[in-house]
Order: sequence, then structure tokens, then C-alpha cells
Amino acid sequence: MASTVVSSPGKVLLAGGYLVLDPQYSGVVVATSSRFYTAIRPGNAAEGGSNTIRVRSAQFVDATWVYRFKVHDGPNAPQAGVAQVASSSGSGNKFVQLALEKTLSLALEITGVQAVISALASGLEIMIVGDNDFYSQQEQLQKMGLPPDLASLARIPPFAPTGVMLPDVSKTGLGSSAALITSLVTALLVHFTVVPPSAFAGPVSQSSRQARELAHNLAQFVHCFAQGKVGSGFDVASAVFGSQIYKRFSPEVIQPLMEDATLPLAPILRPENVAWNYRVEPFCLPPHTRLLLADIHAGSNTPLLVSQVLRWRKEKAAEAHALWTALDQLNMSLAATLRRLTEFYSADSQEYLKTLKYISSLQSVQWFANTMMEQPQISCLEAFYEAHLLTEVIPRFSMSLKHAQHPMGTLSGVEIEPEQQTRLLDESVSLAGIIGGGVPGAGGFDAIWLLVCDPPEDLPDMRPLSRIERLWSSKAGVTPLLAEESDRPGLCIESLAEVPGLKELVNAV
Ligand SMILES: Nc1ncnc2c1ncn2[C@@H]1O[C@H](COP(=O)(O)OP(=O)(O)OP(=O)(O)O)[C@@H](O)[C@H]1O
Ligand SMILES: C[C@@](O)(CCOP(=O)(O)O)CC(=O)O
Repeated sequence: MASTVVSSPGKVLLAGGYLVLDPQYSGVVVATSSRFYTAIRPGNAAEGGSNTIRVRSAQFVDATWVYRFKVHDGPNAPQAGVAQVASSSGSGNKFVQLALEKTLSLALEITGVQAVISALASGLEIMIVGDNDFYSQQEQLQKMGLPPDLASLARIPPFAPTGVMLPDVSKTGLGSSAALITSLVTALLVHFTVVPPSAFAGPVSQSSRQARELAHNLAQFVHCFAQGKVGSGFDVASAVFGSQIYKRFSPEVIQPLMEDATLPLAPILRPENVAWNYRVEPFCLPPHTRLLLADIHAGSNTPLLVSQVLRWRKEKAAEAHALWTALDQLNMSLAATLRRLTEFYSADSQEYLKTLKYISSLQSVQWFANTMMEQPQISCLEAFYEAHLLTEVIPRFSMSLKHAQHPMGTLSGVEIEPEQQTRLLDESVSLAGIIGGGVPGAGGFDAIWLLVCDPPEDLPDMRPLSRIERLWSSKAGVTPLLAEESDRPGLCIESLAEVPGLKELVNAV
């Protein structure tokens, strides 16, 4: 039987951090070209593999977990028992184990006990890998004697070994656990014929939507269950549906499953369940602009930041409401302005490209220097400038959180936009051809994002991307990531042979 391979993208929350935890507000999420991949194939019956599931995470030291599958007669429905029988590191992997247990339980409910048992007759071999971008590659570049730029990153072999155990890796903040859970549960749903592979073979369509929604609901539940809390879920939603404006689901929908592990899953997780009230509005960055991320080899403690901000929001309700309302307006204006730029391109790609080329050689303060410019170029330029201004204002606004609370003291240590990040952003955004940037998600020390002009034709002087690479290479500990905005829809079914480097890993013993 051929391997089932499913991938899902990482995420960058451009705007809406903290606000998106509240269903009144939205987040602007960009899905990345960097992805997590899960490959599943039958194990070896001759080696007594029946009902044995071996999971390997090839990029890490001692990252193999072996599980034994059993069907239990639950009080309400048959349930999958997935017990760990071996682990190369001696410790478990709660996220993977729960993903297996919950997905197999759902398969038992939907396809029946016999179908699941026969699909496990030879056991399963599962390989999980994430693109190099999910982990800081700074040490790898040093080892290879390469400068910290995009060309060097492209020379690192795919899925390069990190040389460390999972808990010790330096992450870049692209949402590894959400992308991992989403690709793993979906690969299992496909492998166990709960949903057809065709649902993930092309753009999101009406007919494939239900399968995606089931994968979404299951991944959200498993991710929340494994984390022991219900986050906004923007990371899982973008792993499933791609770039979007996201409004969260009400946590109540999965609460019964979080509290009672014996409940059947299908009635709650099925796409027809109207209690799943999240909203996904498709979104994409303007044409010929490029998302560029900086790995600053740090990372932040999102749960701590979230608990501090939410405590402040509760204590200072009126102040917080005013700030949340103002921030939401700015965030939604940014999304609308970026959309307007895409509309400009659709209406008149030549004028759009002329404007983009013009600003590629100028700092934003010079964009209006040319008094000879005429409509419609002026309107297009105004939209680029508005996007620039909005990204300047949004981080300043969230920084005011840091100052707003001083009398209470509760947020005094909260580094949503640490000074080092502000300095790096200011210097980066002041270069010619940079539209804007920010500190994504919860803020702190995760990779910063920039929106960079990247016109299709040659430029008379240095390209904006090269300017940024030059600036960043002069800063210790700052390296770009290869990730761009994904041009594929969230979850994708893959062919093993077409994912460079994956076949070799899957076939290695
Ligand atoms: N490559 C992997 N292979 C197997 N399990 C993994 C892998 N990456 C993450 N996990 C599982 O997910 C858990 C949480 O991972 P992690 O802390 O990286 O998530 P995260 O906080 O979402 O990451 P990020 O900072 O990228 O947003 C890990 O403890 C592990 O159980
Ligand atoms: C703070 C929050 O709104 C965003 C966290 O984003 P990130 O993991 O820092 O990219 C939390 C959430 O939405 O679950």
C-alpha cells in the first residue's frame, strides 16, 4: 500500500494577537510556505507489527515512539486505546499519542471497528517532519560556514537533523504543534478512509469543504486537549484553510469532550454541528509583495504573556475595552488596505506593478516625492502608504498595553514588543521598498515579520530583499527564514516522491 502524505502550513498572525482570543474580534493570519509533513504507511505484518504504531520524528535525537492499539468497549461507543510501549528517549509524546487515540476513536465511530482493525493488520509506520524554518538554523549555518542569508538557508538539506532532543530545540514560532497535529490527524483520517484524499488535492471547494471542516474540528479538539487549554485556534485554522481573517469558535463546543473522555466524538466534531461557529474569510497578501520573517534565535513564553494580558484586561475592563476597540479598527483597516491592493492589481496590473517598482527603490518617506504622478497610480501609492502607516501604528498601540498598566503593576514585565524588536523593526522598515512589519502573534521574541516589495522584473538598484538581508547579516543572531506566504490551500495531500528529502527519510530504517 502506498504512503499517505499530508502537509499543513505554519502561521504568522500579522495582526490581532490577544484580541483573537475573544470571538468579537478577528485575527489576520498568513499561512507559510514552510510546512509540517506526516507520512503514513503500513508496517510489517511478518515482524508481528499488527496493531503496532511506530512514530518517528527524524529531525530529532531519540524521537521514536511505539504504541499498541486496542479497541475498548466504551460506555457510549467503541474507543481506541493507544498505549505507549516503547520510546527511544524514555519519555512520552502527549500530542502525538492523543492525536492517534482521538483520531482512531473517531474512525471507529465513522467507519466501524472492522475497517479500523483491518487497516491496522500490519501496523503503521508514521514519519513526522517539519521544514527547517520551524527551527532556528543559525547553528547549522555556522557549522556549514555559510553567511546568514536566504541563499545559504536554501543550501541546508531538507528536514536537516537538529542534533538535539525535541524539548531542547530552538523554535522560530511558526506554530509547530498546530501544524504537526493538523497534518497528523488529517493523514490518519485519509489513511483510515474517513475522508477521501481528493478533498485535500486542490483548492478549497464546496464539495471538499466538509472533509476539511471535520479535519479542522478534530485538530482543534486534539490540540486543545493536548495543551490542556482552549486557545483561539487561529494556528490550527490556518493550518487547515490557509491565510485568512479568523474569528474563533466558542470554547463550549468542545468542553464536553474535554471533561468526559468517554463521550462519542462524531456527534460533536461533525461539520454539521452548528455549535462550530468559527469564521474563516479568505485573505492573501498583495501580489508581488513578499512576507519575510527574521529568526532572532530567541522565542517567547506565549502562555505567560497571555495570562498576564488577560488578567490586566479583566482588572482594567474599561481601559482594555477602549484599547481593544481601537486596535481592532486598525487591524481590520490593515486587512482591508492589503485587500484593496490586490484589487488594484486585478483591475490594472500594469499601474500596480509600476507603483510597486517605483516604491521598491525609495524609503516610505520619499514615496510621495514625485509630484508628476497621476491617477490611478496615486491611489495605488496611497494604499501602499496606508498599509505602511498602519503597521507603524499597530505595534505602538499594543506597546501602550505595556505602559497602560503601570499603576497596577500586573503587566510591568510583559514584553509584547521588546525594545530590541522595535529597534530591528524600525531599522528594517526604514529601508527602501519595505512596506511595513510587526511583531507577530503574542509578541515577545518570536520571528518578526516584514512585507517587502518584490517586483517581477529587474530593478535598477539593489532589491529590497537584498537590502534587508544586508542589514540583518550585520546584526548578531538575526537570520531570515525561507518562508513566504503559502500559495497552496492549507492542508494538502502530497506525493511522497515529490517532497524533496521525504522519501529518503521514510525509507531509512
Ligand atoms: N517535530 C515533532 N515531532 C513530534 N512531536 C512534536 C514535534 N514538534 C512538536 N511536537 C509535539 O508537540 C508538543 C508541543 O510542541 P511545541 O512546544 O513545539 O509547540 P508550539 O508551542 O506550538 O510551537 P511554536 O513555538 O512553533 O508555536 C511537543 O511537546 C511534542 O509533544
Ligand atoms: C496571544 C494569541 O492571541 C496569539 C499567540 O500567537 P503566537 O503563538 O505568538 O503566534 C493567543 C491565541 O490566539 O491563542
